[in-house]
Amino acid sequence: MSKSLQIGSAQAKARRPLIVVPLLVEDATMFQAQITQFNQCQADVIEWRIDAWHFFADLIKLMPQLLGQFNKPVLVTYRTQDEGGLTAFDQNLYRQLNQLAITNGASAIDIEVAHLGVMHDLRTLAYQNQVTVIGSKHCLGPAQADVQNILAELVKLPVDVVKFAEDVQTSTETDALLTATRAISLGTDKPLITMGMGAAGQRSRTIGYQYGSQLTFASLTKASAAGQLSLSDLCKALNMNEK
Ligand SMILES: O=C1C[C@@](O)(C(=O)O)C[C@@H](O)[C@@H]1O
Repeated sequence: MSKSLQIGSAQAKARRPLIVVPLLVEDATMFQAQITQFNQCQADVIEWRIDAWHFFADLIKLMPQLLGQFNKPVLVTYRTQDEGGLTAFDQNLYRQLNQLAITNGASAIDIEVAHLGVMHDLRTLAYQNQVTVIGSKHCLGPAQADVQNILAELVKLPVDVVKFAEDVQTSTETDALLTATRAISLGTDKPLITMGMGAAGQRSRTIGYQYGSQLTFASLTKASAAGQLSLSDLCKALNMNEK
């Protein structure tokens, strides 16, 4: 069975998943305008989606100082355009930004498994710095025919946590994703995160934890994927008291 997912000081519990809010800002001004709200919200972890940034030369200079402003564990994610993000994959930039994240206080980084082969040095650096590596895969377009097989392959990879997201169009596809999540989570010690993107998959974001998905994303200022609930709606669905 999967062990309990820990990101920095945040630990998933059996009664609810870890809640992560994505921060998508283009520059330092936007960052300063939103950071307090993110720090004060009810989420456990902040995902800094650095692919939303506009001038990466600035981000490289500012990253250490900006990372110091978070008061919750931070997951740093460079989501590439091929997997639904805002910036194309650039090997040097991907490596440099993730190195900065690892050595300047991020609790976790997301590495798309498609790039894991060329990014093995990042894995090593993350392990040396006790930074959790989430290996992610996002399937856009029609739902996958054999999710269980995909998850079974993903858990074999040298990452700490497996995250799988796919577009779903029907309730049946969402059920297949949930069932596969349960089956794989019972047979591995790796924590899993799965979600169905789009309206038909929304319930996977609220009940997925009952099937072994230990983390869910909700939006605070801007949604980062189709079907994401607002943080307040997610908290209501999970019967958490609002702050
Ligand atoms: O991988 C994910 C999951 C996600 O795509 C979602 O569907 O909630 C949102 C992204 O910000 C995050 O990096």
